[in-house]
Amino acid sequence: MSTPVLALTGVHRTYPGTPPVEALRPSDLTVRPGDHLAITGPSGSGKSTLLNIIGLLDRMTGGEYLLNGRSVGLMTELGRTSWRSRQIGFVFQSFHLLNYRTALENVELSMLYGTVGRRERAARAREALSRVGLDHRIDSFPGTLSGGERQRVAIARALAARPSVLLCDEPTGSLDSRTTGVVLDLLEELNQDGLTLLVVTHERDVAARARRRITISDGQLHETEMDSGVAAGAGSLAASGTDVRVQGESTGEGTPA
Ligand SMILES: Nc1ncnc2c1ncn2[C@@H]1O[C@H](COP(=O)(O)OP(=O)(O)OP(=O)(O)O)[C@@H](O)[C@H]1O
Repeated sequence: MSTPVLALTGVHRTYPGTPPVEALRPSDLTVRPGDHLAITGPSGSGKSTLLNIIGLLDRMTGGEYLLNGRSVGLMTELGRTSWRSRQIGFVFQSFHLLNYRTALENVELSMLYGTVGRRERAARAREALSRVGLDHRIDSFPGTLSGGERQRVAIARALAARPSVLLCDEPTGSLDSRTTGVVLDLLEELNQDGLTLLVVTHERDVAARARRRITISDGQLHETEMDSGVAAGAGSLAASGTDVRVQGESTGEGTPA
């Protein structure tokens, strides 16, 4: 079987303080290439904590985390930054685009610190913007784009680096329902083309699109089994939807490889 994109074993995070906050309890999660996961949970349950650890924006307190087969726990800060820029794409609720740069420049700039040369950067940026249906807006500034278009630029920016996984934090939180549908259709298409997707969301409709649903409550992960029928098109990937386990819980499932 292919190497998991993400393999977390006993990963946990405690924030220091009096008393310390155990924001993520020891958890296992295996995500395979092409998976589409939704992560939901109430405010304060640990979603950002999990996403920040997976995205190498924060360090775990303990456990093992393999990102595309490489253990990230002992990497230096520089090693983590470089591995992050090659492996992880981020999409945020509030787009995080540079207002005084065109769509094309926003996408190109995301590759500035990688190994991609200037010509290749421009080519990849155009290709990514074309992939999200924005060929005609490449020279536009974010302020002149609609919310949905801005989020598509942000998705193009993430795609241009050819990440192994796209981490989306409330990707439709700033969009109306029609635009939400457009962005979700795009994410689903990208997933069907093989992109691994992990989406944190409060919105039921957004979570409903995913083939695997993880809920977090009080720092504990639970994977809910899908209703049959909802997983239409899931194919063989549906079989991978069991590799989440909170340590100490008996699920009958083996520890992920
Ligand atoms: N830097 C920090 N120091 C101390 N406690 C923290 C820190 N960051 C988060 N926490 C606490 O850890 C727990 C999990 O927080 P987290 O931000 O992961 O939740 P969340 O599910 O993303 O919430 P929301 O949906 O409101 O963004 C909360 O109890 C929070 O107060």
